[in-house]
Amino acid sequence: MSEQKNFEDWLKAAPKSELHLHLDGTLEARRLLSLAEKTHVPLSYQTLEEVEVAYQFENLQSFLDLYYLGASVLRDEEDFYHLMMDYLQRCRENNIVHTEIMIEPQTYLPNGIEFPVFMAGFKRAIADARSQWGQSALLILSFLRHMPEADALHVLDLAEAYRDDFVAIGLASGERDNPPQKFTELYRRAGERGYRLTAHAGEEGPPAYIRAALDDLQVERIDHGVRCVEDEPLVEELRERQIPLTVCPLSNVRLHVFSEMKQHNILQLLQRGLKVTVNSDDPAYFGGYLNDNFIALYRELNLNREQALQLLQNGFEASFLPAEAKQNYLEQLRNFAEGP
Ligand SMILES: Nc1ncnc2[nH]cnc12
Ligand SMILES: [Zn+2]
Repeated sequence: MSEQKNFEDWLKAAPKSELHLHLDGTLEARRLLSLAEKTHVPLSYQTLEEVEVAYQFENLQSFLDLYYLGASVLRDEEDFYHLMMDYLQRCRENNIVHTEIMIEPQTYLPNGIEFPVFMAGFKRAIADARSQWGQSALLILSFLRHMPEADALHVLDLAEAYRDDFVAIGLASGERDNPPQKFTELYRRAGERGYRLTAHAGEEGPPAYIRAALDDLQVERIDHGVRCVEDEPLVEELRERQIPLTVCPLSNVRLHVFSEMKQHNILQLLQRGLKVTVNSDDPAYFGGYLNDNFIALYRELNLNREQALQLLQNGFEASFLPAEAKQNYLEQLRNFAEGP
C-alpha cells in the first residue's frame, strides 16, 4: 500500500471531535431538492448539476443567502429528525466520536416552526444515535448576528424550556457590520444562566472582532479566528490563554477567506502554539465532511502525523465536555496513536 493511502486511512480511522458544525449546513442537495418540492419553496436550481453551479460562492454573504433559503424547506419533526440523523451517521463514518452542533432557531421561527417541533426531531435522533452506537453529541444555541439583539434575547428566553439540552451559545451569520459588541447583553445573560460561550469572529471580520468577542462577550472559544494573524499582540494573547480556534479549512477556501488551501494558515497557527482544531462548518455546501478537511490538509499542506495528533488532541481538549469525558477521549486517541 502506498504511504499516501496509508496516512489517509490513518487520518480517516482516527477518533475525532467536531466543534464547529451548523446543522443546517449538512442539508445535502438531494434532500434539499426533494423537500423543496414537497414544501413548494421556490429555488433557482432544480438539479444536482445546477446546485453545483449555484454553490460557487463569492463570499460569506453569497453563501448565507442560499444557506438560509435551503434551511427554509425544513418544516416538520421528521425533517428535523432526518437532518440530525443523517449528520450523526456521517459522524460515525468519519469516526467523529464527539460532536458539538450549532442549532439556529432564528432560521426556523419565522416560518412558524416552534421549539417543540425541531427540538423533538433533534433530540430523538441524538437519543437513537447514542443508543445505537454510543454517539456523543452536545448542542450549541447559535444566534444570527444580522438580526437585532432584542430578537436574540427573546429566543434565549424561549430556549429556557430546553435549558438542559444546550451546553453553550454561539453567534453566526454575516460578520461585517455586526460586531460582537451588538450582543453584549445576550452574552451577559447567557453567562449568568450557565451557558458556555463561543462566537464566530475573525472569519471575514477583522481581528478587532476577535478581541471584542474575548473582552466584551467573554467567550472561551472562537469560531474561525484565522484573521488573528493580522494583530500580533492578539496572537500572543490567544496563545498564552490557549483560547481554542475552531478552524474550518474547506469552508475558508470556498468562501475565499484564503485563495487556495496552500495559502491556509492553520499549520502556522498550530506551529505558533495556538489551540487550533479542524472542523467542517457546512459540509454539504463546502465539498466535504471532517475527514475530507483532514485529507485536504495532508494533500495541500503536507500535514504530518505529529501535527495531525496535536489537532486531534486539541479537538477533545477544546470541547465543552466535562473533564472526565475529555480524559476518556484523550486516552482513546493515545491508544489509537500507539496503534497495533
Ligand atoms: N461560515 C459561517 N460563518 C458565519 N455564519 C455561518 N453560518 C453558517 N456557516 C457560517
Ligand atoms: Zn461557522
